[in-house]
Amino acid sequence: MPKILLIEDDVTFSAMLERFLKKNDFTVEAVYSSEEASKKLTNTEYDLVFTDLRLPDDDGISILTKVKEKYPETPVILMTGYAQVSTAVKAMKKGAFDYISKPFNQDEVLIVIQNALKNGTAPSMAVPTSTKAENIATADDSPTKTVTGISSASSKLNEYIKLVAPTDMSVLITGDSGTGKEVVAKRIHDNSNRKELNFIAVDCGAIPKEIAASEFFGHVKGSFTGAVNNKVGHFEAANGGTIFLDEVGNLSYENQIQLLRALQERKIKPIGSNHEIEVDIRLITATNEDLLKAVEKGQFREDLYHRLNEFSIKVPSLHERKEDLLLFADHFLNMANAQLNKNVLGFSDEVIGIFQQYKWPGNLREMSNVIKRSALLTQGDLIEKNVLPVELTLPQNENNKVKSFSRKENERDLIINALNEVGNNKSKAAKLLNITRKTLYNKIKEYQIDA
Ligand SMILES: Nc1ncnc2c1ncn2[C@@H]1O[C@H](COP(=O)(O)OP(=O)(O)OP(=O)(O)O)[C@@H](O)[C@H]1O
Repeated sequence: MPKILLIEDDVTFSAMLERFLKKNDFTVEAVYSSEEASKKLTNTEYDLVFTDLRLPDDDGISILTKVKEKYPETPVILMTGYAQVSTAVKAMKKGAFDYISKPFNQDEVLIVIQNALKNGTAPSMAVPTSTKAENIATADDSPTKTVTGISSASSKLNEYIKLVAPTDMSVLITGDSGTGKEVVAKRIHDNSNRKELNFIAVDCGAIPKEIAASEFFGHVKGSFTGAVNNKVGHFEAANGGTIFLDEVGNLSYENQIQLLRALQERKIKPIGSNHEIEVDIRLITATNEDLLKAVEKGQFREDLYHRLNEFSIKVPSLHERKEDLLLFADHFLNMANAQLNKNVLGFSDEVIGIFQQYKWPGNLREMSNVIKRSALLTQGDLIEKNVLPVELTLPQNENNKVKSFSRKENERDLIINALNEVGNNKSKAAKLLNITRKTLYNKIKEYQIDA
């Protein structure tokens, strides 16, 4: 049984951690001060030292130094509050195996400890936070690493995913742009009985209505001009697995009828073919529009709406997931480091404060972009304020004026201004507004903007 020295002055928290670790087959000796820890370390070698960064009589860094002097092979993990992250990063440089930010959940602790025991002393400094955000993904997650979060909004989301995943129910995922709807769809698939078969994601916003039927159901060679080869449609490709229709509100009325028929009959017929193909698919759809409103206006078929909405999940906006914010930030920094071949260790305290104040109208996609860009511009160890995009550092009121994109009443004006500013270039306008081009096109249509 691996032996852990736990150093934490919050007695209740320490007792809770101790109980949990013992339950998971670790031997734990708990002490509440640096002095007690030093005594223990004089005679005993531990497999791992797990210490709070801030202790009443000293700090975790000096404990780390002591451990490293006497037992260089023993991994040390630090527990920190968010405001102490930059200190923790310094500790990593002195040989700490990893740090874990409070509050953390049980899965996270176990993963960090197991990694430390498996890998021994500090790994290369290349991705020092790797055990943090990514590993918060619980066992039910997909191989593409995702953050499952610790906020109550995330817990609810995770619970819904867990409940609905093993069923065959159709799921309608709603949520603002960039909140992670596709990631949720993939998690449902990865936790379903269909996980060994295909997950086919189709962006309905990007398919012209004239070719939608051929995209969905396939066609045979020569069935229309341009059909130069047989084509397998998305439904057939997803057979046995899951089909994810993103931006489902964008389907034309005719395409909606075709989709409904395929779902009801569980059969499809490629264009130009005489043969029906039986399909067994799980359907997941997503939208950032109000589909019920579209139903009321007669733009979306009510029968199809009910067929899609056997279960609905709303993905929370980033500002509703405050406690997850830094977990996501760490995760995106890890991704950026890997993609850009950089070695940025973390964020300055000032940047953390800015991240916590900012409203993140473009949600996770915006955060991912901001961090990637900032990591690219960073020369030192930490991302500092001077590399952040200007809108993040504006006072919140100013900021709202520029970017309160989520407020419906301003959206039309914001879009028109943005388009004017960039000479009607849709890609640039979308970037300026921090939304995808796809969303921009939808909004242009919705507000009947002449662009
Ligand atoms: N739980 C998560 N953990 C890590 N990264 C995530 C998570 N959820 C979303 N992301 C990342 O955030 C970005 C946006 O996610 P996604 O494309 O799923 O959002 P969306 O809501 O489908 O967007 P849109 O409304 O524009 O279709 C992607 O880069 C994705 O990888």
